[in-house]
Amino acid sequence: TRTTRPQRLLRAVQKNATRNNPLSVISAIDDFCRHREWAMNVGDEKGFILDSVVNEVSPVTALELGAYCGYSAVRIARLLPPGACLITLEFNPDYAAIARQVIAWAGLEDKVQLVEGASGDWIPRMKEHFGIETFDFVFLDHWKDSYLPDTKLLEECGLLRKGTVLLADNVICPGAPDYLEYVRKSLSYESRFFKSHLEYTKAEDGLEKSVYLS
Ligand SMILES: O=C(NCCCCc1cc2ccncc2s1)c1cc(-c2ccc(F)cc2)cc(O)c1O
Ligand SMILES: [Mg+2]
Repeated sequence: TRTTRPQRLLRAVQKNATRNNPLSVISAIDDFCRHREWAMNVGDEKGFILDSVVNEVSPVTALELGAYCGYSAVRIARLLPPGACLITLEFNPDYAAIARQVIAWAGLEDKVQLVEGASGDWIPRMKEHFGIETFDFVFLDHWKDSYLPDTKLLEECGLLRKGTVLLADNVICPGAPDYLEYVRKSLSYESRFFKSHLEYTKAEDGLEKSVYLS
């Protein structure tokens, strides 16, 4: 096929969503993924849980690992208080290019900083490059075997503070067993599982919410 799935997803947003209307962008992507082509966005069911955690935390500084097409960046950024910002890291340049356009269509480009590159390279540079002290909220949705090493890296770089909330997607499917064991056993975290389903399917999945106790 000439176009990629992310390109077809973006076209569906530009066709069906209203500019500067984040909810219409979210709905357009969910409709596309449910009725046209599955794609690995966090989706509407887990997205509702993501929304409730973001509303509870009301983060001033938020980090997302794994932007894909920008769906969860739109879900998070639309709920941020004035002056708050989301930094989202995306490794794949093609995904990053689509995500930028989806975030712009939603009118949220002033609240989102999309950075192309690998989490392992960028996490150690957050403080000096973005002037970040610590993150209030982190959404993990990138390589599942990077969840644990990157969480340890965030700790080592002093980017977590007492009360920082980590929310991890896909802890059942595809799964992040080493991460789950770590946050559930560590005395530095208070962890809780939110049972849900893999986006747009009936397969079991869920989100793990872990509060850093320092
Ligand atoms: O791999 C997934 N998501 C990560 C993509 C990796 C992109 C990266 C971003 C980045 C940024 C910074 N540093 C390094 C990286 S690497 C993923 C996969 C499924 C799935 C589930 C069942 C299936 F049958 C097939 C796929 C569902 C999901 O919700 C996912 O999130
Ligand atoms: Mg995911």
